[in-house]
Amino acid sequence: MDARAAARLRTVLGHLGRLEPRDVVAHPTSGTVSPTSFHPQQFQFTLDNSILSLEQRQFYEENGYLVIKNLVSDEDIQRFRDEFGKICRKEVKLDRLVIMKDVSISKLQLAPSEKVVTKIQDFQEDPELFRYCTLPQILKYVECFTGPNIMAMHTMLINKPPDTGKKTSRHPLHQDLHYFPCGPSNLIVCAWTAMEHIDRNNGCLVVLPGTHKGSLKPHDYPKWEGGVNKMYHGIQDYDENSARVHLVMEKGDTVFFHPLLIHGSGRNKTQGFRKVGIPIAAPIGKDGCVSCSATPYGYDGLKPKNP
Ligand SMILES: CC(C)CC(=O)SCCNC(=O)CCNC(=O)[C@H](O)C(C)(C)COP(=O)(O)OP(=O)(O)OC[C@H]1O[C@@H](n2cnc3c(N)ncnc32)[C@H](O)[C@@H]1OP(=O)(O)O
Ligand SMILES: Nc1ncnc2c1ncn2[C@@H]1O[C@H](COP(=O)(O)OP(=O)(O)OP(=O)(O)O)[C@@H](O)[C@H]1O
Ligand SMILES: O=C(O)CCC(=O)C(=O)O
Ligand SMILES: [Fe+2]
Ligand SMILES: [Mg+2]
Repeated sequence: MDARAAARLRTVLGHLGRLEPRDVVAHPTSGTVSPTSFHPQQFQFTLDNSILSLEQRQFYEENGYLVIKNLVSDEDIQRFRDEFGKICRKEVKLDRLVIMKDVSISKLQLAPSEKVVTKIQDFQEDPELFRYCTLPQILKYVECFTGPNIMAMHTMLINKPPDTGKKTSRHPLHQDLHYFPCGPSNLIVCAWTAMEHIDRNNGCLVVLPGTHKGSLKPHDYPKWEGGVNKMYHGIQDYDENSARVHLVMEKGDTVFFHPLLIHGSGRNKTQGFRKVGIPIAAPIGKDGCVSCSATPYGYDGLKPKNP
């Protein structure tokens, strides 16, 4: 990791490490209640509100993820694609944005275009892309896990390239909490929105259902022959026999998942660039995590704070 990225991670760990469960107990007038006050034994990973059906809650509790169909409109997705194109062509420049290229082409001097950018991270300063994190229908579901005071602690748009044959387009199986070892983990959620049809051919999300109930495992670079992208750490000793579920999704479908859920994605065997948008959301304490709002990772105010 370069010094800038390391500093950012330290910052987020410093600030978010201070959040404690008592900070995220929602105000009684909000319609949500504290995770411990209603069905403590029954529901550990979802909060009480009227948005999720009982079946949806039970599914997330058991499996650690939940797919909501058709959540983001084609029009919004087109706007995000257009803005991503402008960033790749350097028509829009953002100071804190991280632009990543696939390791198999990172040393080549290629003209700026969508075909050389594998992912962008920290797009919170781009109003058009950050609109994704503020979409009411996204926040509505995020709130079921974080409670009402929400901040985006990380943002990404992934443009998984066609695999060059070295399998470097794979994302090894990992837990997101490895990158953000802060808590309480049950109140953090990742949203992953398919920006087109995604299946095993173009490298869909692969999950190991139920692994959110386990602990944070040691991660390291996989020992893969073709090379591994910077910071793409994987779990070394996961159970090879555990069921892997490939999530086939349509454009606009969004999967919400727990930061301990083991997941990854396979190589992209098509010639297209498979696109998804991701924010990782966390609760913000009732006293605010004021300094977070000044850091690249901490963006609060997605919903009005309760007093
Ligand atoms: C849950 C979720 C959050 C999971 C995550 O993704 S957390 C990851 C958090 N993200 C990060 O920490 C971003 C890390 N990013 C970085 O380290 C850098 O900014 C890069 C994206 C690699 C780009 O570096 P930058 O300095 O702008 O560009 P350069 O082209 O000069 O590259 C510097 C050295 O890095 C190498 N590099 C670039 N791209 C990759 C790659 N994909 N995989 C492996 N190595 C790579 C590049 O070859 C160069 O190496 P040297 O020539 O110095 O030996
Ligand atoms: N042999 C392996 N060892 C470790 N991780 C693997 C292995 N094979 C796949 N994975 C990981 O499992 C996840 C899903 O892989 P998956 O098998 O779907 O894709 P793939 O092997 O790239 O392509 P294919 O669809 O041809 O199997 C990815 O995170 C991938 O990195
Ligand atoms: O879309 C993918 O390839 C998975 C991305 C992911 O899990 C991550 O960046 O943490
Ligand atoms: Fe991840
Ligand atoms: Mg495979």
